[in-house]
Formats: sequence, structure tokens, C-alpha cells
Amino acid sequence: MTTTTETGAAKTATAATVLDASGVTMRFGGLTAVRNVDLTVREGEIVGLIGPNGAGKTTFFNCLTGLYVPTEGQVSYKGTVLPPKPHLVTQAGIARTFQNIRLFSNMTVLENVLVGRHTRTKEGLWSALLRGPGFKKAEAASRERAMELLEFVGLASKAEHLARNLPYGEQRKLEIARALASDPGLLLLDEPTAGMNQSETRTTEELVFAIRDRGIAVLVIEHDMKFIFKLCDRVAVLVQGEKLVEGTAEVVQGDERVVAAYLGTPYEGAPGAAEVAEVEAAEAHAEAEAAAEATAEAAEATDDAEAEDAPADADADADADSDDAEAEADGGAPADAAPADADAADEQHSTTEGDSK
Ligand SMILES: Nc1ncnc2c1ncn2[C@@H]1O[C@H](COP(=O)(O)OP(=O)(O)OP(=O)(O)O)[C@@H](O)[C@H]1O
Repeated sequence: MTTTTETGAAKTATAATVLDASGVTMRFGGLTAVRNVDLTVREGEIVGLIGPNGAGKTTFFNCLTGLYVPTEGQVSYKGTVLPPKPHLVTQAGIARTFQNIRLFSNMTVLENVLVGRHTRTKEGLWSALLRGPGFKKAEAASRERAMELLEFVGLASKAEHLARNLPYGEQRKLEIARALASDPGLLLLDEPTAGMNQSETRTTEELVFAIRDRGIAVLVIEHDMKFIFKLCDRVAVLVQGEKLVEGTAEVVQGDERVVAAYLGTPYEGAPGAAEVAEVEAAEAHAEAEAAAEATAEAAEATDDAEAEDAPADADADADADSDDAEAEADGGAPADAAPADADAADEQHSTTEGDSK
């Protein structure tokens, strides 16, 4: 495996655009998971996509690969707008791996890679059923290519093993080999090192460089920052569905908004900060009103008690009323808010399309 560890940022600055996502927005009911995101990947580049949990990274991948139809925006590959259909996106030249490994566990390692080749084989159904010479030739070529890919990822000696018997790190490599089998020009990797130990992670790093050196551009989601900053020519940071920063590893690492987003400290102009401030102000206002009401009721009760000349009882009533008022103030706001939250949750559930990770 030949690898180049230089970032090549200068080399790629003028290279042709492979992926061009513009204004991509994805809403699930009331939730905007991705908001107006632009992103390009050029030939020869490795681009990273990072962000805290729930930032919208996988949703964005799903929009790029046609698994989701974006609410707004469009995705182009090498200058052509992609239809939002996974098989057409693969055919166009974009392949991906998933956060949760998706292999055919009862098939062999080789068969898994052969499945990935089907978008590139032209033999039709009849040819396959009759197993004519055309089919046999195509099948031999596919096997040869699949074995070459297994060699490339270091799994050739396990070609006949069942996929389910591979250790976790090798299953991830097999997923990459299968994605490469469709001869993509762009590979999307969703958390390729999740669950790997340090040495497996280093091997994956080498593998990604080697993929780039084969002329395949890479867009990678990863939580391992060391991996991302070592690997990527450019890194884009998503926070609450919006692209916060994009630049070289140095630019991103030095940006205080990125640090704040990961540590959870709000900063001026943070996505969603206005909404949070609005909710906090409304809560403070409701609390102040409830407290004022409670004080007024307590004062009224004291007056009544004094009028009836029964100080001990009146004090007790006033305390009780005041407790009631406080209880209302505490319980009232969330109780009012609950149905709205429940609606939002229902809406969200109703649009959930199963496991798209
Ligand atoms: N199919 C769906 N239906 C409803 N909400 C969804 C759906 N898919 C994702 N979401 C929501 O969109 C938001 C973004 O989720 P997403 O999985 O894209 O984040 P992520 O950045 O990939 O997170 P992680 O790093 O944890 O994988 C979350 O609030 C999630 O619950």
C-alpha cells in the first residue's frame, strides 16, 4: 500500500469540484436537523465533517446519498445535480459506509465485495440465469476486481470467511472494500474508526490516505479529533445543523466557537442561542409573575385574617395559599409546555424512517 501523508491542501486548491452541496436543509416535522449547509469536496481532497452528537452530520450524509430527500437545497456530483435516489447516487460515483456496520453477515467476505460491484456489471438477468459466456467473463472480472480490493484493504487471506466471523475492525475494512467496489469518485465514511483501538485507527488512517492516492476524494465524519486533524485537508464543523466553521485543521482548532460548541459554553451568535435566550426570558417572566401573585394572595390572606382577628389561623391559611401559588407556579409552566413538546415529539416520531445511521 503506497501512502502519502502530506495534506496536499495547495495541490487541491485549484482541483475540479467533485461534490457540491448547496443550501442543504433537512427538517423532520418541527426539528431542523440540517440548516442551509454548503459544502464542496474537490478532486484529491480528504474533507472532515465534525460536530457534537446530534449536530446533523449523518443526516447531511443521508441527504448527499439520496437516503433523505432534502427539504431544500441540492447536491451535485462532478457538475450534475443528483436525483435523491441511493442507487442513482451510487451509479453516479458516490459510495458510502455506515456508522452502524451493514454487512451481509452470512455471506463470505468476497461475496460482500461482489455485492458492491453490481452497479458496475452490465450483464442482464437472462445472461446471469443462463450463465452464458458473457456472464462468466463478467463474473471472472468482478471476482478479480473484488480480490484486488480485498488485497488493498488487507483482507485477501480472509476472502472465504463469513463476514460475521471477522473481528470488528476488519468488518469496518470490509465495508470500505465493498464501497470501493462500485468504483466511486467520492467515498463518504461515517465514523470509520468507531470502536477501534489505536493501532486499528492508525491502519485506517493509512487506508484513507491510500484511497485518496488512488484518486478517490473522501468526506469523513469522525469523533476522533486526532484522526481528523491528521488526515484532512479541510474540516467543516456542524453545530445544531448549521455549518459553524470550515478551514484547515489549524483554523478549526484555533476557533473559540468550536471549542465552545464542544464544551457546551454558549457564545455570541451561536446557532439556537436566540431561541434559548427567548425561552429563558419567558421562564423568568413566568416565575416573576407567579411570585408576585403569591405575594399578593398572601398579603390578602393576612388582611382577611387580621380583619377576622384570628392571627394564628390566618397565618396558616396565608402560608397554605402561598404554597399553592408556588406549587402552581412550579408546576404550571411545564404543564402548559408539555403538550407542545409532546406534539413536537410525535411529529418527530412520525417522520422517523428507522435506522439511517
Ligand atoms: N429520521 C429522523 N427523524 C427524526 N429526527 C431525526 C431523524 N434522523 C435524525 N434526526 C434528528 O436529527 C438530529 C441530527 O441527528 P444526526 O444523527 O444527523 O446527528 P449526528 O451529528 O450524526 O450525531 P452523532 O454524532 O451522534 O451520530 C438529531 O436531533 C436527531 O434526533
